[in-house]
Amino acid sequence: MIREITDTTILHNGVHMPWLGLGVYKVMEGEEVVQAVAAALRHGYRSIDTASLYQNEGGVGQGVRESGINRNEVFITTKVWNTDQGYDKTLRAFEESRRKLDCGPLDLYLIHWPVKGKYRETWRAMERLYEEGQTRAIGVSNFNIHHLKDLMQHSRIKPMVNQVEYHPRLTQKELHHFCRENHIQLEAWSPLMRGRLLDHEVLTRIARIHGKTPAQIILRWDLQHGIVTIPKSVREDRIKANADIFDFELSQEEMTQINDLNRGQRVGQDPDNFHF
Ligand SMILES: NC(=O)C1=CN([C@@H]2O[C@H](COP(=O)(O)OP(=O)(O)OC[C@H]3O[C@@H](n4cnc5c(N)ncnc54)[C@H](OP(=O)(O)O)[C@@H]3O)[C@@H](O)[C@H]2O)C=CC1
Ligand SMILES: O=C1CO[C@H](CO)[C@@H](O)[C@@H]1O
Repeated sequence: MIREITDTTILHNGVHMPWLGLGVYKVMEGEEVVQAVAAALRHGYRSIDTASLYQNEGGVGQGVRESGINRNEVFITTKVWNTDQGYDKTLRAFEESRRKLDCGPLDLYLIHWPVKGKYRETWRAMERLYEEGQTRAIGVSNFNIHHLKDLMQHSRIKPMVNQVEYHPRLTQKELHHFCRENHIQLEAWSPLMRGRLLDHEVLTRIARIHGKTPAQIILRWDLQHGIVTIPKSVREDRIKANADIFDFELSQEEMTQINDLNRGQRVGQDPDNFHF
């Protein structure tokens, strides 16, 4: 029998967040992002991950509004960029993102990177936005354990989500454990390693066994690890296929074989070695 996975995880403040979302980094503002969001919502996605950095919040909002789906059924995440960190600047950046999205209160607002000397102040602004009901949840991105501990020691509200690079080559075991213990939902960015691992023999073999694609195998592996996943695509066939991951189950042995692909290898920047 297939272990059933519900559509959403429940964050520590009780808010439901879909396990699967569409990532829109490098998706062009305008027609491209509007079409990608429309396709995702047509194929059952109920979550979109953007950022002010991606410069496509306007099209994300348009895609959601034009979908005809109730706004409260779609979960929208955006992020405050590094140069906007600090208390006042974060409040202004939030206002700008919300104006572009034009979708009412936000669902999740994230600190994009842990900018040293800034992120505590940024978080104070996020707490205010949350308490004012302007965003239903707040969280962080690219935070390592020491950043999370520091933030938790110096703030009132614990982040609800930590979005980090996570895929079979970077399984972030300690961070995952820390987040689970502290009820901080881990979310995987670049879950498909930007397409670089999809022809790996372990993944193609497991994919053949289940009649699935290697991408679907990775995304299912995320779900079975209790990790929210946000693959990006602008192709409708891939958007559709990437969502078709709720009708099969990886065995424990298959999960282990995928875990063993870990090499601590990144496709993006290292948060402890990032020059902001
Ligand atoms: N918080 C942060 O710092 C970061 C957050 N993110 C978020 O995470 C999201 C996902 O990460 P991202 O870096 O985009 O990379 P992904 O790992 O999602 O990979 C996206 C790439 O894989 C291709 N692809 C998608 N589906 C398939 C498939 N089924 N088969 C083959 N190729 C496929 C896409 O091409 P195509 O579009 O042509 O299908 C694209 O080139 C981002 O879009 C963004 O929202 C990403 C980086 C950093
Ligand atoms: O969200 C993001 C998209 O990818 C970029 C390049 O890796 C990251 O820097 C950024 O955090």
